[in-house]
Amino acid sequence: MLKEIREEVNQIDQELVRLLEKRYACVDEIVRIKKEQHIATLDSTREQEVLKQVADLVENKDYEISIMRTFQDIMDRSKEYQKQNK
Ligand SMILES: O=C(O)C(=O)C[C@]1(C(=O)O)C=C[C@@H](O)C=C1
Repeated sequence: MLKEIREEVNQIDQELVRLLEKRYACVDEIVRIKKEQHIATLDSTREQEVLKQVADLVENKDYEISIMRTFQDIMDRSKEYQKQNK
């Protein structure tokens, strides 16, 4: 039982890694454009937009706060990555 659910979690994690890599590839492009146009890494308005979209997409409201925090973490790591790579 536990083993089966963990196998399902492993599958989901594989998809998440693939999607996160795709997201970071987009962030690489954002870094390039921001560098070229001298735009700051932080864009709070965009972050609010991302979080609003996430909140609208979450179907089970029990998960909402946790998922929104996860996305804030993703963007925090993205900013960290952007600063290291600009
Ligand atoms: O869209 C941008 O401008 C980004 O830099 C990407 C991103 C993100 O990871 O979603 C990261 C930092 C910004 O504060 C906003 C959003």
